[in-house]
Amino acid sequence: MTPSLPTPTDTIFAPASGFGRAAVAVVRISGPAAGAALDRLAGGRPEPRRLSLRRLRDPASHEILDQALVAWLPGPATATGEDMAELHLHGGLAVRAAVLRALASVPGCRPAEAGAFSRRAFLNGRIDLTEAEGIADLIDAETEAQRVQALRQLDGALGRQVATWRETGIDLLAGAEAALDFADEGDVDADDLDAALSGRAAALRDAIQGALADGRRGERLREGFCVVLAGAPNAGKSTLLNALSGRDAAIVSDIPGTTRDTIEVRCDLGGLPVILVDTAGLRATEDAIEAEGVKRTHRRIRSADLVLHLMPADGPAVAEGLGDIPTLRIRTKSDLAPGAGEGALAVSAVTGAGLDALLDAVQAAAAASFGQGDALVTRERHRAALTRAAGHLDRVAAAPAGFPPELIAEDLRLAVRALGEVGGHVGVEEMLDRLFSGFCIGK
Ligand SMILES: Nc1nc2c(ncn2[C@@H]2O[C@H](COP(=O)(O)OP(=O)(O)OP(=O)(O)O)[C@@H](O)[C@H]2O)c(=O)[nH]1
Ligand SMILES: [K+]
Ligand SMILES: [Mg+2]
Repeated sequence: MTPSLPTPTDTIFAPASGFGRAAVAVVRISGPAAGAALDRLAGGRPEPRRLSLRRLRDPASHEILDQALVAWLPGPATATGEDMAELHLHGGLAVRAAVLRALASVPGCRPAEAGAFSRRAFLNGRIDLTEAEGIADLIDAETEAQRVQALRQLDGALGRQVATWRETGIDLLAGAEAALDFADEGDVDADDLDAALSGRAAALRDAIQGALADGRRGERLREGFCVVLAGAPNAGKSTLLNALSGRDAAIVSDIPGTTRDTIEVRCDLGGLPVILVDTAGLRATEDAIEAEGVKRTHRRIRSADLVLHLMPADGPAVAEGLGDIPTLRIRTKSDLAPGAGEGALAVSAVTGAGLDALLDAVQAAAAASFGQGDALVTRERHRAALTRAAGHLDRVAAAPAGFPPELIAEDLRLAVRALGEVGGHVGVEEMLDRLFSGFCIGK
């Protein structure tokens, strides 16, 4: 439970399946009036947790709205922790609209806003914040690796680990507070207590830092591996972006300076999320708009995970690099100068030569960047809180003998608090809206 936040008293409903026509449309209802909604529309509540075929009627006109499979799910052992009901309707637009209208006429029932069901699940302690984030990530997952990571988090991998750390922190805090109490009595050896406490604080700090030392794998997997295509105007960047992504995403022309805005295409390379970014060609220019484009190119290069530095095979190879970001030098238009650029990756968007080898190289770089093994930390939010916790524990571990026990207890309290933030046990009100409003209606 998250006692600081009030639990809702109204009842919400929303289609849980997608919009548009379908064979079946599922409407979920959650809240204290869920049972009453079934009484009114379905003529009563069927046996709990069984799908039963019912006629749904408009409560006012008694007109039949649909023949539906109906489920009655009394709380608290439900997804939201509240009484819930599900209506599996025929998936026509008019059917769904009529049933939603009828539900809105039930006293205490109103349409759900985005993420409202997950929010209630969190408020009622059915999921912690990391699991709620896992749901959001699972819905957003575009590739296999993202799906697996989101499912791990939804399954509680991060939440359980942090809860265990928090328990340890609470233990340490209890020990420190006991030491505070005994300090006056003088019958315990304060030095022994200090040594044990700092040893355990150091171990906890090390465990947290171990999880943080993951090269931001988890965040990267959520965000995608960013590959920036850069080079002189007309190097063939936009053509290559289109060829690699199999989409006509960027405008191609023989006029140098065609691309001004950066253009992003998200791709799935062997299950890994890769973002290909086309940029404005790099050159000194008098044209204010093109100059802004060049500025953006430099910005994107700085935030790239990998830069593809493109040079036409029928021109000179450029010696200077584009900064210290990992870079692959690519000779483009290899059809125009076969054999040029020995050693470099040579590609032709016209013949398709070298494209598979380039995709393999990008995929290998992405795989190396995402690394082996599962990351626990998947968001900056987790990283910030865990880093703070480790910092407080470090102060406890490093405290010299005779350090005021009040200050040690305060650091432990702050460490426990920071760990609590990860699962949403403390101090999260302000970020709930942000998280849950990113969900779809019905989730
Ligand atoms: N023969 C040949 N021509 C190519 C190849 N790739 C691109 N081109 C041509 O090169 C010209 C420039 O291509 P773009 O893709 O617009 O080049 P860009 O690097 O995006 O250019 P800017 O956006 O102006 O910086 C176009 O006329 C393309 O058709 C290739 O592999 N072979
Ligand atoms: K061009
Ligand atoms: Mg271009």
